[in-house]
Amino acid sequence: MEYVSTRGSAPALDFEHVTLAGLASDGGLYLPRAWPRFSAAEIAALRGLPYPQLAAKVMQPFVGESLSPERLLELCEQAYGRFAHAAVTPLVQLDEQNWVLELFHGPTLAFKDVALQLLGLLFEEFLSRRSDHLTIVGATSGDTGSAAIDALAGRAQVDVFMLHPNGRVSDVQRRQMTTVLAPNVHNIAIDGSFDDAQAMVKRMFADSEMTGRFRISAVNSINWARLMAQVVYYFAAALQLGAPERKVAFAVPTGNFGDVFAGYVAAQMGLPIEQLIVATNVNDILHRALTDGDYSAGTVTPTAAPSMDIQVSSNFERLLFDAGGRDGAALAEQMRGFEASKAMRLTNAQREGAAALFTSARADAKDMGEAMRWAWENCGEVLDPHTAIGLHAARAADIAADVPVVTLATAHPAKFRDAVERATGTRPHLPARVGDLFAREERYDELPGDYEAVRAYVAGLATPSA
Ligand SMILES: Cc1ncc(COP(=O)(O)O)c(C=O)c1O
Ligand SMILES: N[C@@H](CCOP(=O)(O)O)C(=O)O
Repeated sequence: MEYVSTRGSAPALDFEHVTLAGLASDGGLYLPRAWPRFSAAEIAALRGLPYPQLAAKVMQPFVGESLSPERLLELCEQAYGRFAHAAVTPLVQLDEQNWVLELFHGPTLAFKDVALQLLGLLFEEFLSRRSDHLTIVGATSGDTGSAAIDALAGRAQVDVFMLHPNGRVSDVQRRQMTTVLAPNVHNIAIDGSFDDAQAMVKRMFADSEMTGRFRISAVNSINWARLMAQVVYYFAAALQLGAPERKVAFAVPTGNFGDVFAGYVAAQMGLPIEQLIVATNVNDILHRALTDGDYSAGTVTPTAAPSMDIQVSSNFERLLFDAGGRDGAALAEQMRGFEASKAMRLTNAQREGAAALFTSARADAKDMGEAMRWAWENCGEVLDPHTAIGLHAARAADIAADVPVVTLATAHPAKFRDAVERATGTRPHLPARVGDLFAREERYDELPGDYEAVRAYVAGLATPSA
């Protein structure tokens, strides 16, 4: 399997090198040169497999020769062995049409664990083939950070520098990062938003002095391996609900467009998906882009769903590339325009390509609270604010009554206890697997929202590459 950059000029790489690279050297994001396709019979044959076996089968075409099928299965068994539910991503029915896919049974209580538990093992596997050191620089609005830190803490050939927006993550999210005191983990609270942090990360990839000294890589969903692992649970849910004979729709709470793009990948592989419903909070750039082609980033508004307080959605570039005709040079030009002005219009081809599968909805605080209350009062389910935004979009969508709609439950409600309690009157308990989170010592540094300060910090602590 060969991977190409969305901006057309970085070298094509295999899976091992794409995983270690994180972001393409031309600033683009890697995608397979062509989508692998499963026939209906091949999809039907996946039914009933335990999650690690399903994961290995779905991911093998993307991994190609970088890992043998046996080794990939071993890594999947190790990664998903840490989940607290035997099904790994169990499906829960709400009413005749609506289901939630619980993606929060991993060690840090959010869907990020599904990919990051595996990515930590992939980094270790690929680094063991060379004597080199990886410097991970990541940005988080709360969940990627803790999942990456859990997956990478204590690993000998990796340092992690994780930037989060100071004061804009929940106390559980912050403590899940800052109470991990492993010497290879460095938490940085920056003045600014997630978008500011993400922009600094991307700038570091383009900083030749830094990339010349350090082997910099990514744990954000700009890293293809993240998305690849997220494709699996679309298969898991759809197979349980009757695929390939029956179509299924998914409602996905969206920020950086990684999770929902994984659904798009599943559809390209042949999974019969009726619709992908992109659910945003009031930071609604994706809703505007999908409804009228206006991709313009405003100021980020803090909400009770802080992990989705994002206005520059990295993975949208992957959709614009693939749905818009895969013209890397034209997209590079379009993205340069966006980076300069923070605004762009989608082309007709991009809009039509996206409209074939995607719809969207935006939820404000009232919509989110109502969805949380509906699930609690009618189904006895406590949802986190992000999942509630997905459910709001699912229930508002125009979908035939015989098509099941699956909302991705992206975080455990206990990560956002205050918001859940405000909406439902019930305060979720932290599961035992996060232990004595509030009794542990915290360690993190605060920096201004300034690239030079972050750069100097990383350069002062990271291990140079071989
Ligand atoms: C709890 C939660 N829900 C939804 C999202 C949105 O996912 P994505 O960025 O892949 O669109 C995130 C993070 O981005 C998250 O942490
Ligand atoms: N919501 C995310 C933001 C980063 O998104 P990613 O999926 O690209 O890592 C977070 O919680 O950090």
